[in-house]
Amino acid sequence: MSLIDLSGVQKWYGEYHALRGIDLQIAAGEFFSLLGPSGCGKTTLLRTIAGFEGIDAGTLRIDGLDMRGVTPDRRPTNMVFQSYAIFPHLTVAQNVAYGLRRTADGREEKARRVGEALEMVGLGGYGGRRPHELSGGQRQRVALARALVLRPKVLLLDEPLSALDRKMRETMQSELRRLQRQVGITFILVTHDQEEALIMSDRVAVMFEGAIAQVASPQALYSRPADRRVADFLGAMNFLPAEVRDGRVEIAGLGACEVEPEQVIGAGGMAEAGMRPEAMTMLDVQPGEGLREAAGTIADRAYYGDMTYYMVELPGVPGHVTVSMKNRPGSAVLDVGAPARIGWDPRAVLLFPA
Ligand SMILES: Nc1ncnc2c1ncn2[C@@H]1O[C@H](COP(=O)(O)OP(=O)(O)OP(=O)(O)O)[C@@H](O)[C@H]1O
Repeated sequence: MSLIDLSGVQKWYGEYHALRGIDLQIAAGEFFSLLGPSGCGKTTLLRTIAGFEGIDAGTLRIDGLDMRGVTPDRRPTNMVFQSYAIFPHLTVAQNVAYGLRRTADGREEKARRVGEALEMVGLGGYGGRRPHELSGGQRQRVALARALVLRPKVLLLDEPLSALDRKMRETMQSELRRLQRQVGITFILVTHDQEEALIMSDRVAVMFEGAIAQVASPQALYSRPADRRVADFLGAMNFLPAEVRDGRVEIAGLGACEVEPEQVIGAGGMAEAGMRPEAMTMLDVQPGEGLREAAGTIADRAYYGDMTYYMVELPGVPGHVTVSMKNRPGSAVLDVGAPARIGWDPRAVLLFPA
């Protein structure tokens, strides 16, 4: 049985249809992410699960119980907001104990649970500090400890890392993941950052315009997106005009090839071919055994230290395709304007209906 079970959930804000028929099951112990562009409804969905928003149609069950009319404080969920949601005038320990204010535990038991929660998030010994004496990442951990101290079955996290700088964010991503494995609580994370969703989650739901486009593991989302929008939103993908004829695919700028049925995302006929930047290679930098060859011109490049991205013009292709190359010690960096020999693998092609 799923811990969280949504079926046909609809939500309207006046005239605006914010959730358009959500069916979703989340298992106990999962690290699950809701991913999508701004305004797609992920926060609304999270707040619906928490009970801060009612639903207009459909059912929401948690742990087998219908949540209709159940207030947030009576649900087995707890929500973590951004770091500024902690009280500046209380100490770290008082902030965490705030989560316990309605429990019947005695003073000693409360102190023990606060200490335990602070240990969990790596803040043992910080109980007496005030929020202004903490870093952004530490403040975020206080907010986490305050939610964990109640031992909810489900922890709901609404963009909890968005206020942190890049380095701190990366640290907290791996810490959150470690913490989730350790405590075994179901985590549901809202994020618009696709990298964050891929790194942290067991499964991800990709949302557009109030509906779920795909639910899958990070690997499955990336390698077999359900449609063009998912492919485009998750990582980079080159789209090339393509035509299917007599079981063969003619890809503009690259050439003809055969594809296996599992490489076809939609129905046949007029189509677009999708290729990830890392599925193509610059043959003048790195020879590719057994790859097909195509010729183009380097229109631009972006050097990232560990990677170089080449924007290559191909004949008959509007715009350019992006090819990413891992830089190895001594490997060449090609010049803008130079001719480019591209290597591509027909097995890395995905076909979409146009
Ligand atoms: N209380 C409200 N009243 C009216 N419209 C709302 C309300 N809350 C959200 N909306 C609208 O519903 C849509 C979904 O909002 P939601 O906050 O769920 O999006 P989101 O995917 O979390 O976006 P973001 O990443 O920008 O937070 C948006 O178009 C938003 O303007």
